[in-house]
Amino acid sequence: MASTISLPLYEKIPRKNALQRTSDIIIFFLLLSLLTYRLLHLKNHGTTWLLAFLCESWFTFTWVLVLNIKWNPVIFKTHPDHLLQAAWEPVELPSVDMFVTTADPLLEPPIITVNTVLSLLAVDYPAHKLACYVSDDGCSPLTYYSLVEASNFAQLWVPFCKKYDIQVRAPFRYFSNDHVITLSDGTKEFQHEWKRMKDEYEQLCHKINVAVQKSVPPCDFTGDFAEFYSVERKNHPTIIKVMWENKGLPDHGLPLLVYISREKRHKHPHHYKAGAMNALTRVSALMTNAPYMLNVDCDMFVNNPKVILHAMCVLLDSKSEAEIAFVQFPQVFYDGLKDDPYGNQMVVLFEYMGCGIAGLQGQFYGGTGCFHKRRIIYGLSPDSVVSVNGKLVEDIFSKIGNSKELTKSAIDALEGKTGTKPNHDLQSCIEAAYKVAGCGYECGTSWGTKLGWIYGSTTEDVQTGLRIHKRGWRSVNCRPNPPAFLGCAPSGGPAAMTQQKRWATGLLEILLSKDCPIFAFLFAKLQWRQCLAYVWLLTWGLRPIFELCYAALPAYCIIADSYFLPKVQEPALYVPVALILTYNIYTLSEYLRTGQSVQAWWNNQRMARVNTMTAWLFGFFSVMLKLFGLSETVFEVTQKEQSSDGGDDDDAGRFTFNESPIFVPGTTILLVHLTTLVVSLLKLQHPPVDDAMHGSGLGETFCSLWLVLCFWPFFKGLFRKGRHGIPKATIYKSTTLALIFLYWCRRIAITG
Ligand SMILES: O=c1ccn([C@@H]2O[C@H](COP(=O)(O)OP(=O)(O)O[C@H]3O[C@H](CO)[C@@H](O)[C@H](O)[C@H]3O)[C@@H](O)[C@H]2O)c(=O)[nH]1
Ligand SMILES: [Mn+2]
Repeated sequence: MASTISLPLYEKIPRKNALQRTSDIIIFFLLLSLLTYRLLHLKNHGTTWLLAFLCESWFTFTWVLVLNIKWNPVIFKTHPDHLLQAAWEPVELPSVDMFVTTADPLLEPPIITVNTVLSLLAVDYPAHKLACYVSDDGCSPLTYYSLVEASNFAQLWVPFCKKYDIQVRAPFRYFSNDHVITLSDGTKEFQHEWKRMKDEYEQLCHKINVAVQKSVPPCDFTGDFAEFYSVERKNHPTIIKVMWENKGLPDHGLPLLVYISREKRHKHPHHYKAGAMNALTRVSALMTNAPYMLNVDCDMFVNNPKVILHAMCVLLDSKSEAEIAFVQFPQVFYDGLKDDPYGNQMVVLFEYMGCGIAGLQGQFYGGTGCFHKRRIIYGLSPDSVVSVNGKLVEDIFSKIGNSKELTKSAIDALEGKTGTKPNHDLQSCIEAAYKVAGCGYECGTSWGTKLGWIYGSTTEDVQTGLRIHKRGWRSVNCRPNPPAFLGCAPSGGPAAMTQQKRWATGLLEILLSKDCPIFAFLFAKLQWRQCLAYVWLLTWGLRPIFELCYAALPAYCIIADSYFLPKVQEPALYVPVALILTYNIYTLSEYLRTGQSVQAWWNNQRMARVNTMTAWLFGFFSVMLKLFGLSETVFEVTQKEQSSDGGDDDDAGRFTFNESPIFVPGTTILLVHLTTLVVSLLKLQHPPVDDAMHGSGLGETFCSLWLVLCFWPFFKGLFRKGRHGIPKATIYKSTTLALIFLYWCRRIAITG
């Protein structure tokens, strides 16, 4: 098999980055010079300089981590054509279980999930090798109804896509305005079928819309819907429905489609997405037990129909067998707002940091668009790949819970016997599936602790990936063109902030847990540089402390009429000036090189400050509350909206606010710096400036100005109404805080 393949299935290509290395190093040396300057003058100055020194040390530390990540970037290139050219018959392609998670029909409109599912069902891969499992944590008859309707539509849609080799197989995207196809190019037959498909899709949307609007469930709880009778989101039995069964035909028919709403009870923690993923893993183990598992968020549709083939290039390559654990596709977003006003499209992040991490032990697991090996999710280590020993098998007995069927399927998976059995009678395993999807099933097992997706962090993805890397596995970052999956980035201040807060929370939870990468390096097989890369990510939640402190310094200095930055007369001033220039020119060039605008660069710079000092601060707080046992951290689902298709463009990029306290720190920072800016420009300090070597100067004023510019959306929010305005209550709270801070600065200045 593998030996007959001569052409490489994938290549790892180092990327040139001489210029980048140079500027990264220059920045590093400038930071060191700044620290030296501080150290030399530390004893002549008080606490302000000490604080400045601590913050700048932190920034330097972070920069070293960045430097480490960006040092050896690589690109993985996959060749699906080689895979198909080789002596491979379609039958030899392994089976893949595809998981979709959804949790709330309001925040995640069913039509979005439906499109994702349709795009998965239509991928270029033998249908009988695929199975699609949808987990619905909302236990919503609406979602189920939409999926039933979608599976009917799929019977037209999938053959249509395959017959005409359609590129984008999520119908909402295919039929959207910015995706107009030139119908006249096609044959009469194509035009005819295209129109029919569009009509059918519109009908599907209409049906789902009507059901959504009626708000009462689209059914009378009889027949197929009976199980949804009187379910509550957080209190209901398991519901599993086989919506479509594949009869074993490779090119005809659809993949198996299963709806799962795992059992939930008030008393049992359900562990959010990680819990859903584990339930999916178990149920699918009983039904199809495919050796590979793809998982996507409900909004991440397949944008490149060859995606599974791309992943297989890596996974089936003989040399990756004992090396590569998972293949992660980067998150790419569709219909991103112009100039990325919320700074969350992460293009530069994935381009530079992503390729950098790919050159280390491998891409972090990002929770969506990722192919895992089932046996690795069950705990396999690189050294036991060749011979799964008795111990491993024994181990699984004690960990996996008391379902005989599941244990057997797991042993098959570990021994590599998966996916080979013919489609057996599905109904026979439904009973066992109900059992393993029950909320009590995991009690006394290792699910979430040693097996499957790991519990305890709201970024279960990073933690699960870290566990895998820790065992010595590597991972691959695959970036085909066109991008494999597209999803939606949150639009709107509250949604974007919630997401950022959850990320900072989850990442910090991992840092402070026993999964801390330092331990993983010391006592397990996490590589040193990969460990540093994890430290870079997991310390997001600590950054607000240093940034807030650093942001307070210029304000304090202006009010107290002192200084923390070199004076205009001092040659040392060149250091911070050079630092600011190099850093900004360099980051700007990254944006321009990835085809983004200057405005997008600025928006990202600005939002980086806003997110760190507001959303991540709340992340920090929630982890502290958890540490002190005062409250648990929660996975708050991000609001998703389908295409902005035209929408009112004026509004689209404007920052939105709500009553959430998350906007208080931002507003406070803005008010403080507006005040200090006025104070310094009008020279209102007390005592009046008498000597140019004392008192606040240009540096401090510049910092205040920079911060006001960063928080400019908040400034506009002060004067706007409705969702574009900051609520009165938030403004009052922030004013109070700002006044307290300014008064306190003044007090220290006078007494100190
Ligand atoms: O109780 C829950 C909560 C969430 N989800 C699903 O988890 C996915 C991700 O949730 P979303 O609100 O979209 O979060 P994002 O911040 O956009 O997700 C990113 O970050 C998460 C970790 O914080 C990862 O799990 C995701 O894969 C990654 O895309 C969605 O499909 C949800 O339906 C559940 O299934 N059950
Ligand atoms: Mn998402």
